[in-house]
Order: sequence, then C-alpha cells, then structure tokens
Amino acid sequence: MGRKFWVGGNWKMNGDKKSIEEISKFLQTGPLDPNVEVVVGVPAIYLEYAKGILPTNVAPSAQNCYKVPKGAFTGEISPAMINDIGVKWVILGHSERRHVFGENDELVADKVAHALESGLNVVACIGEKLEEREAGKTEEVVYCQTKAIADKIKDWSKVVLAYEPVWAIGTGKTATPQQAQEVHQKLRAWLNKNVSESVANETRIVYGGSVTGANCVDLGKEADIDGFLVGGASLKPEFVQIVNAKK
Ligand SMILES: O=C(CO)COP(=O)(O)O
Repeated sequence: MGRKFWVGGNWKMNGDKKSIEEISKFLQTGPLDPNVEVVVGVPAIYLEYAKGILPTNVAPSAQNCYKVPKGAFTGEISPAMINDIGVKWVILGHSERRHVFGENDELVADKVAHALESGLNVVACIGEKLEEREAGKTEEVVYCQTKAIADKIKDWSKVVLAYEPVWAIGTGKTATPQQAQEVHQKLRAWLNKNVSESVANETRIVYGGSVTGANCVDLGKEADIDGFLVGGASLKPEFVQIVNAKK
C-alpha cells in the first residue's frame, strides 16, 4: 500500500478569528488534491472556532498537549480535551517546544505515547540543530529522538514523523531535496531495523523547514518525502500550491 501524501500547516502562535476565516476561504476555494491528507495546526484557543469553519477536507490539529488526561497543570491542555471538541490530531515535539520551552526527548515521547493511547493522530517532530549538523551528528540526533518515541509506543499507524532540521525553520534556508531525502531514507532504514519492515514502509515521513510554493515540487519528488509540515507559508494562499505539490 502506498503512503498517502500528507501536508500539514503549522500556524504556530499566529492568526486571529479574521485571518482564520480568510485561510478557511482560500482552503475552501482550493482546489485541494483529494489524494492528499491535509491538516492545519491551530492555536488551542481557536481550535473549536477553526473546526467550525474549515472545509471538511482539512483537519484541525492542536500544536501541543500534556502527557496526562487532567490535573493540576496550569496552562496545559490534554488529549482528552482535544478529543472532547472533536479534534483528531496533535503536533508534538516541535523544535520550538524542544528549544524554546525546554522539552526533552523523554517528555516528548511520553506525550506522544499518551496522545496515541487517547486515540489522537500525532505529528511527531524531530530534527537537528545547525551545530549538530556541522559536527556531523545529524543521524545520531534524529535517531536518538526517534528511539525515545519508539521505546514508548507500539502502534505507529497514527503517527506522522516530521523531519524538521532546526536550521531550516523560519530561516528561508530550505534543506535541498537531496539533504532531506538522505535523512528521510536513513530514518526509514532506522525504523526498518529497530521497529519493523511494515512500520518503515507505511509511516509517512514529512519534511518541514522553509517549504514554499517554489521548492515543494522538487522536494516532493524524493522517494522518501511523503509530504510537508509548513510554517510561514501555511498562513498564505500559497499553501494550496504546497498541498498540490504532487499534482
Ligand atoms: O516549523 C515549521 C513547521 O512546523 C517550519 O516553519 P517554516 O515553514 O516557517 O520554516
């Protein structure tokens, strides 16, 4: 079975009701390739609002959640709450969560495991920093981040793995298709060796980091790039082009 192309927009801490309405309109107009699964990461406070106005072929996603269902964790939201409003996705381990808010591999893995146990689909993000790449540690870093998750989950069917090199996020410095493909292919080989052949064959590995309408077609041609996680460009009509990169 082929892997369905997957394109996510990560709005991060951007937008308001008015801009969400505008985004919903350009997504409605599309047209979005029906062979692509489309998800948008919405600030938690707007999730229910966005769910009410997004076209039905675009699934809203939370951008984070905690590792337990409820309790004294001021400011956090849980997978149970995300489920309660009918949202099916959460992005976890984004580099901004890891590097601005100090989330480590273990916490990210606990969150992924709990979100999956709660029935959510998870976009699990990994990626190396510039100094790690320059020190030749890219593989070591992404394997370690993936292993932390793999050690805590059994079912990969609801996981999309997002490879987002930190140096490419919000910088305009996109990984070349060859750079991205190399890491994706190695990650798939890692899954094959350490999880299973079927998980390696079936798990979507998507690329994130300065993806635009201009570079998405070439990136999307690579054998192990199964889609994108898009930041800045997901707030603009250009996102439609990125969804349709394989057309
Ligand atoms: O972090 C990203 C998506 O999660 C990528 O952001 P940019 O597309 O703005 O570089």
